[in-house]
Amino acid sequence: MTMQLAQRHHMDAILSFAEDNARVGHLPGELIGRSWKRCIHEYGLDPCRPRNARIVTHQTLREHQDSVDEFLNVARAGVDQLYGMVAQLGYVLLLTDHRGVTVQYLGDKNSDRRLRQAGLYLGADWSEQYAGTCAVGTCIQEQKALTCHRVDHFDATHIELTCTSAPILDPFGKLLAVLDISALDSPHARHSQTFALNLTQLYARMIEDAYFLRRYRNQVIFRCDASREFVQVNGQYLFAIDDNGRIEASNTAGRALISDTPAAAESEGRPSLTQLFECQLRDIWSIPFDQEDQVRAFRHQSSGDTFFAALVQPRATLARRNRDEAPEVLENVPRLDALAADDPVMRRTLGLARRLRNRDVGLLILGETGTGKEVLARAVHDSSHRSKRAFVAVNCAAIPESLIESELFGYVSGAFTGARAKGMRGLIQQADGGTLFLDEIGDMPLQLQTRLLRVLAEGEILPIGAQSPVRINCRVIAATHQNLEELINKGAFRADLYYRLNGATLRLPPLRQRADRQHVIQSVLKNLIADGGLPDVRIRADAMSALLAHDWPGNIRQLVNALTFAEATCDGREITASDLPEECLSCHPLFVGGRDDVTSGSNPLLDALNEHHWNISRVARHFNVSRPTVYRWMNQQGISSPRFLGHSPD
Ligand SMILES: Nc1ncnc2c1ncn2[C@@H]1O[C@H](COP(=O)(O)OP(=O)(O)OP(=O)(O)O)[C@@H](O)[C@H]1O
Repeated sequence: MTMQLAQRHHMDAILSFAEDNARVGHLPGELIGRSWKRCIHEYGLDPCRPRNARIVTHQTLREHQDSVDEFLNVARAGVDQLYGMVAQLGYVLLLTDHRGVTVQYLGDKNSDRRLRQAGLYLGADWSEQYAGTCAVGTCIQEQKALTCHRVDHFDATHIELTCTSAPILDPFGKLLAVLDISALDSPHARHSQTFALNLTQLYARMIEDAYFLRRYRNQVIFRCDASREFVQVNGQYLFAIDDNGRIEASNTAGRALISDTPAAAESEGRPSLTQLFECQLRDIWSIPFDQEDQVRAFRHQSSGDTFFAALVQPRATLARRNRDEAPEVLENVPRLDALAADDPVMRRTLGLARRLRNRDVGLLILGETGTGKEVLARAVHDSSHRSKRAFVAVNCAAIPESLIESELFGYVSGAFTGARAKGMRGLIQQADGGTLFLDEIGDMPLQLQTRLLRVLAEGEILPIGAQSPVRINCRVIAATHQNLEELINKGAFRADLYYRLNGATLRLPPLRQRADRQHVIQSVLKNLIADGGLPDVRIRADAMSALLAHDWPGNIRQLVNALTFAEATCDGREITASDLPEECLSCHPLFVGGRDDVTSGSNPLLDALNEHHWNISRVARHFNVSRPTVYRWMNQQGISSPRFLGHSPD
């Protein structure tokens, strides 16, 4: 049969399948059949109009590659190995991002023209929406490994190809990339590709696990397998765990094991290894890191099967051995010690901060507004060997988007109209040798996230307009009140930047949940008195019980304001309940505004802005929140100051 005739038959087969499922020509399997239907009914593709391969422009390709930069570095070794195995058999290898654009490619230079024409090339777009049913596009839609063999393809121009793809997922189960091997010609029998499918799946899993191990290299990883001999070399299940054995992330096999274990799958919050296996925390921490025989057996909670486990030591050696028996004696670090008394979450946070203060792992501080994220970041800096150098705090929510790039990276003279004649050293450069604190990191625009990632990965910055990069050595501490994992899922935050910033997470609990509230209240008052050079003042029991009962939506910042007010208004040197601001005695509703309110003219934020003549500091005090929070609300509601000329209005 000529190629043209074969293509004609193929178009007829697809049309008749789409119309009535009639058995004309090739009848696709279930998964391919679903894809054909999507192509016709959802994407409106016409099987009678074959399309040329689409290769994206160089610039677009660069953007797609940037978005998986760190992943590509990890994947490289696996990709090279797999290609080495299949090149002789006439396959090319494609690695695409989660949108189906080929970001890495290995193929035979001698067949370059034919391969490019067929779309087996760097930059080729293999999304199902464009290319129709194909291994990569359908793998993205179905999140399953598959072979799309010859006439399985939707587009008649592809019916001589055989393509096999497997998904690569990130540690949260989200599609990260697709690994594909394809050949221009192949035997007709589909089972000729069974080996290709198994091999591609195996390498996809190896790359996925390599990425997982890299992502969590600063954390303890519990690795297990049904075979004792394989745990160390290739244990199937990976779990990144915290000090309490809670699972922060797992690989695909690990997530499947959690779903098969009701106690773990149904646990509130993060499941723990003790819900997955019949064991206690001390059994896990008793696995030695650095001895020959470091494997222990555990019984799976629901199946009773035996699993053999080893611990992968974190690079920043965070773990202590035999924790329950020999709790670590933590050295005194006054700046950090002063931040809390006896609260379990704070104890853990400060313990981690102490251990990591002199290491250059990225720290991510999570906590509601006003919980003291900047105070903690400063305390880490002041307790570290970098304390003599600068601590530069950048509030990503407060700098207008148009200025963030020049503020952060700086520029050389004449870089753009309006630039200072001498150029400007950016904030990152100012932090050289010291600590760069990126507050409200969740508000950083995506394009700058990519540039920041490069700075972190390469240790150098390129000021705007500069010809050569400048080397930078600063420790980065980031903070946010937002849920970055959710932002990643929405595509608003780069997963690779998140992993790089998050060498360790320091959680700051809201004030209302802290067991040491009384200590915080006393130490805030002590600071106020010391800073203002005031005579001593004490808090009477009725005031203390009101302060302890309040829910503090603005956290410690609100407490500072409340005590400042009470100290200034109290009679004598004693604060009583009646000296406290009214909001501390009743429930102060958390501010929430909406765009609709703005247009109807009854927006409390807008009212406050007008009342305070757009002075953001005063508005922040009005709501007992920080200035960045007010900027964030303004951003969310599309409100900008009439006086705003590129700098904050106050
Ligand atoms: N442990 C503490 N003792 C005394 N005062 C504190 C403590 N922690 C924070 N504060 C005070 O609380 C206020 C808020 O702290 P900080 O700015 O660090 O919070 P934040 O979490 O970074 O806020 P935001 O999310 O709004 O940026 C500051 O006035 C700070 O001095």
